Amino acid sequence: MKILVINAGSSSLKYQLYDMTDESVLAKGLVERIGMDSSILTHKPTGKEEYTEVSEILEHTTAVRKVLNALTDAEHGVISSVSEIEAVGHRVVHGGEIFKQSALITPEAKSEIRRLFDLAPLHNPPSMMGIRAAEANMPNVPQTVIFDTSFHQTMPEKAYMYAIPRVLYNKYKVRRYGAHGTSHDFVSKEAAKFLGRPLEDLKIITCHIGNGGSITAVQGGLSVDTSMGMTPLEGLMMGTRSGDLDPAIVPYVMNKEELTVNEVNSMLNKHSGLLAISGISSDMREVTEGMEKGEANSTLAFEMYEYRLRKYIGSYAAAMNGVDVIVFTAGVGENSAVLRKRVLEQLTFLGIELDESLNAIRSGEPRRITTANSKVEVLVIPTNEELVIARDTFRLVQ
Ligand SMILES: Nc1ncnc2c1ncn2[C@@H]1O[C@H](COP(=O)(O)OP(=O)(O)O)[C@@H](O)[C@H]1O
Ligand SMILES: CC(=O)OP(=O)(O)O
Ligand SMILES: [Mg+2]
Repeated sequence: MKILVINAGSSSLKYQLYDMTDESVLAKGLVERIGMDSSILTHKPTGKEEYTEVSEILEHTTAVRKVLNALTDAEHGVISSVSEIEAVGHRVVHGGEIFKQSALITPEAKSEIRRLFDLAPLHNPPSMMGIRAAEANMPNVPQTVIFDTSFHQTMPEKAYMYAIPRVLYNKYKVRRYGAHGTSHDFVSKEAAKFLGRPLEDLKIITCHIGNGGSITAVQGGLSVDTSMGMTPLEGLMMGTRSGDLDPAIVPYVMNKEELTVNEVNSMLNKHSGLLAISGISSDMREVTEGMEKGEANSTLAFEMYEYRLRKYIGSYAAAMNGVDVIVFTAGVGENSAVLRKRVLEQLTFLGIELDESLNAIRSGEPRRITTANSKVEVLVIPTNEELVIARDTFRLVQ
């Protein structure tokens, strides 16, 4: 069975086509700048040359049509007809309390996702655009939704409630939901497999640090706490998001700068984090380069990012009364040896002993970066959110 995985953002659409007989990726790619003057399609067919096309793509339906054209193209394509695609799986960030698991798309599921627009105004509307676009182009193909929040639905009340009037939970479902659940779920299972130990026995801290970042305490295979909150703004410092801050700053700054709700949301989500402190970039590679050149703002940005991540690791070790395994994953976690080193060399009180030569190895495979004596196993595990989506879709449409 061939399954197309779609991860739609407000101005982008990432895709991967899987052959589920062996879970191989036939092609993957990305449409960027949807709705802007020149949109870019980058298509990477496995075993063939990468292909890019610049054109005007005004909305997601056209973007999906372009993707289907690329997938079936005589030269760059990997299938002969769209009818070979037997299911489509969509990433949706917010599933609220309704979607504790992945689901087939039905009219009821779509209206529930629409009801959640309110809780996730930055994330769910673009997902719905992706769903509508796929339905318009492939009306008879079953479609599924896989939520970032589902894995975290096992958190206990004490972890997901905020200490604010309960009426806000009762009326509006204001609580912690978390995100990146497919990734935290995947890498915690991979960690147990790598170590050859039962997941049920392990206390794992998974650090998913990419452009967005979150950290999760996984006990016995279940999420018991996570750093993202009602929205993906809370928690770690990220590329352009502030992470944790005193909530009193929001009304204070709104008042002083005469900002609207949209402006303050944009400030905290798009103009904060590494970008704001370094003054250079939201990309950890450029911030690290700045630090290595001795640039003060980049150095501070790196130090804040590392310090805040380390504090979360400490607090989740306390939350679970111990930690057996720490996992680093996603763009920064998988690639930045210097960030991992700086975090781990200040966690020796947990009995962590970093093996610097293992940490320096670059590889796309799961690997251990601690010594045989280390009391905590620290692993680098490449995440694969798309594979989780493809597997769930395969299971649901069977
Ligand atoms: N070698 C590297 N060193 C440090 N950071 C890196 C490196 N390679 C990639 N990154 C970081 O990974 C981020 C992207 O991570 P990714 O998980 O792909 O994010 P997302 O899925 O949120 O777009 C980039 O912003 C970049 O900062
Ligand atoms: C939820 C979220 O932060 O997603 P991403 O890391 O893809 O931005
Ligand atoms: Mg990501």
